Amino acid sequence: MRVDIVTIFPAYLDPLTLSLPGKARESGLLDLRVHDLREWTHDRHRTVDDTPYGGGAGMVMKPEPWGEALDALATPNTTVVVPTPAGRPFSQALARELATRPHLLVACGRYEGIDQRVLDHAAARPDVAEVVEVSLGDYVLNGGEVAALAIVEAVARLQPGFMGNAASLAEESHEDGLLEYPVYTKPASWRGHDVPDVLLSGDHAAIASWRHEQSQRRTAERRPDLLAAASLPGGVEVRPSV
Ligand SMILES: Nc1cc(-c2ccc3ccn(Cc4ccc(CN5CCCC5)cc4)c3c2)n[nH]1
Repeated sequence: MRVDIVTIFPAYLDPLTLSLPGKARESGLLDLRVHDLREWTHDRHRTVDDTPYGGGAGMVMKPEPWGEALDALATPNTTVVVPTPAGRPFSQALARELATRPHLLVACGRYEGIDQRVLDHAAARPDVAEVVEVSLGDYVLNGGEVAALAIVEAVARLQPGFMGNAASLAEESHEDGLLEYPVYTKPASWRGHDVPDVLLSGDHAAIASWRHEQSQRRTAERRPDLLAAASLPGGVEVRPSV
């Protein structure tokens, strides 16, 4: 998979070259490139913003640099991903969908956002398969870079062969629609806190059952909204924790 990220703060995306995505880059699973939007400006001040039509506070990102960035970076099958507070909520399901795409072009806005015509133009381009506006959550950040870090990491780790232990992916939170169970490691007793006996029992069926019950209990307590959607096998009744 190829991912191009366009931003006026390229250094903000440096963390993507460390840890998980870094490994993927070396292994060729992920071809990640970060670009400074100002590459596509031509004035002395490398201007990327201007005052909003209709008035209002702040500035808006000019369409011209974005148009030239698209001309330079779009490939025959590009998905343009645009972080925005007004977008579709990002989720593991959306991450799985984006992970199937051959090329993501992540457009990181700043100021009050990107001129709408950039998104309209992108959607009409024959080389753009889809423009996906994505929200990281119901809060306002200063730009799209933080969302880009999260989106790219969530998508990159779903690439086949990316995670050392593919099995851990299948067990992950939100894969079965429930929150994940608590995890423990050595020592068995720590500052008066003991690891639950079942986890030391070696009884794998009992362990699996305990973990599923813990996931259901946590989901009922913290995310009842997920319970409705979760595919509970056999209609197992969930009792909120007492
Ligand atoms: N999930 C999530 C995503 C973001 C996000 C993503 C991209 C950008 C680009 C610029 N901003 C700052 C920013 C400031 C003020 C407004 C609200 N204005 C009111 C009238 C016009 C706009 C919007 C946007 C972003 C924020 N934030 N949170």
